[in-house]
Amino acid sequence: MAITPLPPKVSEIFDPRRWRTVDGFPDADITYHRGVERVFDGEEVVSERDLPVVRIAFNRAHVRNAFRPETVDQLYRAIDHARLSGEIGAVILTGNGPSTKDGGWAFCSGGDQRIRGRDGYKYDGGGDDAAANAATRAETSRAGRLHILEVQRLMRTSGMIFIGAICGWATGGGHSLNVLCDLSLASIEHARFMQVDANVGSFDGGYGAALLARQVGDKRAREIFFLAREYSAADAQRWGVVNEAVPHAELEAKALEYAAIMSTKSPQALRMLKFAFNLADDGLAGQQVFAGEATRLAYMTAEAQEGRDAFLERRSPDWSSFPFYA
Ligand SMILES: CC(C)(COP(=O)(O)OP(=O)(O)OC[C@H]1O[C@@H](n2cnc3c(N)ncnc32)[C@H](O)[C@@H]1OP(=O)(O)O)[C@@H](O)C(=O)NCCC(=O)NCCSC(=O)c1cc(O)c2ccccc2c1O
Repeated sequence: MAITPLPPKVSEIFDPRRWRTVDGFPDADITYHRGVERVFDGEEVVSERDLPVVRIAFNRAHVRNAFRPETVDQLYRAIDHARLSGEIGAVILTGNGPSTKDGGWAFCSGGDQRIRGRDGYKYDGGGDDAAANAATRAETSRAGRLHILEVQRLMRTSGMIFIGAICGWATGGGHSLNVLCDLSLASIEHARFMQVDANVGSFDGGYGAALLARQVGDKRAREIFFLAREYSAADAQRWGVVNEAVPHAELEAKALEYAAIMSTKSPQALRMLKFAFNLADDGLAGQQVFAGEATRLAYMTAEAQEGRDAFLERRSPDWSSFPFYA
């Protein structure tokens, strides 16, 4: 049994005792941690076991956790890593903080407006991270990116349950990421919501708008987008934008509690339920995801295995023992 070192405290409400660093993912625009259960004897860790939960956090508190293309690349890679491991049931998506500049908290303020070009968000040009900018300078000729939408699709089509831990501002593309989370918690003291897209000539007319309307009702969603007014954690809970508003200090513990409860449930049932909730809104793409899981279940039957075996053994399949459930 491996015992890992406690990770650095990446955020004021991050509890290093409950997490370990994930190899291959150094802290950068995001941080990525695996949940662990450690048993302590005083200060000494005597045992450790991985839990089926990860924490992925925006790590650009100085710009209210705005994302640039590099951030989105890292976010996508971490989510995909968790998904492909087959060991993760829940992802806590949050923001590290507070900002050392002014103490402000943010979940995510959306696209970094400083590097927004004419055709999307550009690699290099931010100015806040010289090393990263130098490394990506060769990429300046690439088309602008709007690939936070790819992250949204990954969140939607992955069987993992996403828990948004909204620790501060959720605006623009950050507001939309909360909409994409399956469950959400908001800090009573610091979470603030504002859909600013129309202020800056942008519009998430996909999940960001349409799924929000599904969650809060059409008129309220139009109000949130058209008026772009700030609303609180209490409003967000009342309107159905989040599940619970909780004291700031308890936010991550509550998210871990949600993950722990879900870890007592059947992974297959949770996955099928998530895809069932998504199916109607996602149209044929939703049907494809749901049907894909039905295919996986079918592959596990003796009937489907007979089809495969008959092909490999160059004989006709014998379906005689399989009933017609008509
Ligand atoms: C988030 C705020 C409401 C916070 O206000 P507050 O007063 O608390 O803090 P400051 O305004 O002083 O901000 C502190 C510091 O951070 C910088 N900053 C904040 N947000 C951003 C940002 N998004 N980009 C760049 N920099 C940011 C700010 O300039 C300050 O820096 P100093 O150097 O002065 O200290 C408020 O900050 C705010 O309204 N922020 C802007 C929010 C915004 O416009 N977001 C973008 C919306 S568009 C979007 O996100 C988006 C992205 C996509 O990729 C899409 C793709 C496809 C479709 C749609 C997309 C989309 O809409």
